[in-house]
Parts: sequence; C-alpha cells; structure tokens
Amino acid sequence: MNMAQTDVLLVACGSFNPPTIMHLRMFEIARDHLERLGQLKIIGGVMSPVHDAYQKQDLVSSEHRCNMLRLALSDHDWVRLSEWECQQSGWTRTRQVLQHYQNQLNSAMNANHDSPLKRQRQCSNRDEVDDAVQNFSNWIPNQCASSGSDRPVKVMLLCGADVLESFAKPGLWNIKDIETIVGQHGLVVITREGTNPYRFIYESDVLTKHMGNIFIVTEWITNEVSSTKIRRAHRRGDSIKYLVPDSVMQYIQQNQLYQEGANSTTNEKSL
Ligand SMILES: Nc1ncnc2c1ncn2[C@@H]1O[C@H](COP(=O)(O)OP(=O)(O)OP(=O)(O)O)[C@@H](O)[C@H]1O
Ligand SMILES: NC(=O)c1ccc[n+]([C@@H]2O[C@H](COP(=O)(O)O)[C@@H](O)[C@H]2O)c1
Ligand SMILES: [Zn+2]
Repeated sequence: MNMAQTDVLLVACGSFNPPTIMHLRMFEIARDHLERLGQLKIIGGVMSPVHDAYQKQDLVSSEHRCNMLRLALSDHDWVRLSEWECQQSGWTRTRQVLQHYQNQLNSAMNANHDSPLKRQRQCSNRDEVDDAVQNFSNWIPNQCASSGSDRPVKVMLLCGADVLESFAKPGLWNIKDIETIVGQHGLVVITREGTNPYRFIYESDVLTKHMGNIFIVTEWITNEVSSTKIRRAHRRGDSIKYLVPDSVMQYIQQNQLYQEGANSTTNEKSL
C-alpha cells in the first residue's frame, strides 16, 4: 500500500425516501474515482438517513426508511446503515453528523487498539469505551475494526451535486458549517443532471479556498433516477423494478407506501 494514503469513511446523508440504486451506485462511483487518484483508501461507507423532523415533502417515517435501507444493504460488503440521526430528538445539522461519526470512529479506533488512550480509559471510564465499541460495530467497516492500523480515518461527506448547490440556498446552510465540512472533512460530489459543480465552486470563495478537499466525480453512465421519480411512478401504478433493489420494492408494496393520495397536489421537484 502507498504510505501516503489516507483511510476514508464515506458518509452519505439524505432522505432515502425510498433508497434507489443511485444511492448505492454513488458509493461505487466515488470509490473507483478516489482510489484511482491514489491518495485515498476507502475503508467503508455509511448511509445516514435524516430525522423525521426534517419534514421534507412526502417523507415517510424513519422506521420505514431505515427498514428499506437495511434491506438494501443487507448483503453489502462495505456500506452500512447508521440509525444515529433518526434516533436523535430532532434534526441534526450535517456538520454535527459528520463530527459525530468522526468522534465515534476516533474513540472506537483507540478502544480497538491497545493504545495509551484505551489504557487510560480502562482505568477511568470503561463504559465509554464499551459504548464506543458497541455503537462502532453497527456501522463500522470490518476491515477497519480488524485492521490493527493506528492510522486515523477521515470522515468525508458523499453527496450529489444538487446538495453541493444547495449550499447557496439562503438560510439553509450555516457558512461555518460549510467551511468545516469542506475544510476539515472533505466532500465527494457526484455529478447530476442540471448541475454544474465546477462553476459552483468557482463562484464560491469558501469552496474555492478548500477545493483541494472537494472531489467532483463525473458519473459517465448517467442515470437520473431519483426518489421523487420513484414515488411518482409507484403512485401512478408504474413499475419501479430495477430502479430500487427488489427487496425495497417488495417492502414498498407490502407496506403500501407512496400510495395514490399520499402526495400533495403540487408538482414535486425532482432532486
Ligand atoms: N441520480 C443521482 N445522481 C447523483 N446523486 C444522487 C442521485 N440521486 C440521489 N443522489 C444523492 O443522494 C443523496 C441522498 O439524496 P436524496 O435522499 O434526496 O435522494 P433523491 O433521489 O435526490 O430524493 P428526492 O427526489 O426525494 O430529493 C444526495 O446527496 C443526493 O444528491
Ligand atoms: N444545514 C445543514 O446542515 C443542512 C441543510 C440542508 C440539508 N442538509 C442535509 O442534507 C441532506 C439532504 O437531503 P435531501 O437532499 O433529501 O434534502 C439531509 O441529510 C439533510 O440533513 C443539511
Ligand atoms: Zn434529493
């Protein structure tokens, strides 16, 4: 392995209402691209569905969304579901979400090895270490838990270019949060129809300042599936097979999600 490599955990935040094949593809596209560049090693991925309090149009309960993600990821070898956001008392800003995973990862890595920190904690606060290991094991990539490596793992945000462009929506993102996300964590952005992430970075001082930490990944095998389009198709009785994992499609049918009448009469935005 190249000694200059940094280990990375990719975290995708979103509604996943429902999870689509593109949500899963994002991780593949990102890993291929980043590993080809040579400096980053992707040791795992986490899908972190947003809390019900996010109150996006037609958002089904986090219980359903987590169940669907669990099914979608049941045989995934390197991406895991984290229910942490959904278990909080309200919506958590993305900077705090990333910070949480980074903290968990740091303490669990320390707990995992016979580090001075672990020895210190064994004397003073054993429960905290056990908690970290417990929570850690739910979403931690296997190779990380067993790597025996003392190298830090960097938590990066994985998103589509529409989320990057939402940084400019007045009142939606705190500028300090953006600075922390791009400056300390880093951003992996998958291109999406109707977006121009290169121009968007050019037009932003803070993004330009941290552009070394922003990776734009062009999806050449374009696929404009979105959860909105899935909900719409299902509501109209059209097939959604091959657009969501089969297990997710069955779950939607069994639980009668996204039925006719469930949506508003307004036109839904596609991203
Ligand atoms: N086709 C796609 N190409 C690139 N990124 C995508 C695509 N679909 C979803 N994403 C990304 O997945 C993450 C989760 O998004 P989200 O749950 O909003 O899915 P969505 O398909 O955009 O759903 P909705 O239509 O309800 O907004 C976001 O970072 C979003 O940009
Ligand atoms: N200020 C913030 O931290 C902020 C603002 C808007 C959306 N988000 C997050 O971005 C994701 C976007 O999801 P949607 O694309 O489904 O709206 C969600 O996980 C949401 O929590 C974060
Ligand atoms: Zn979206």
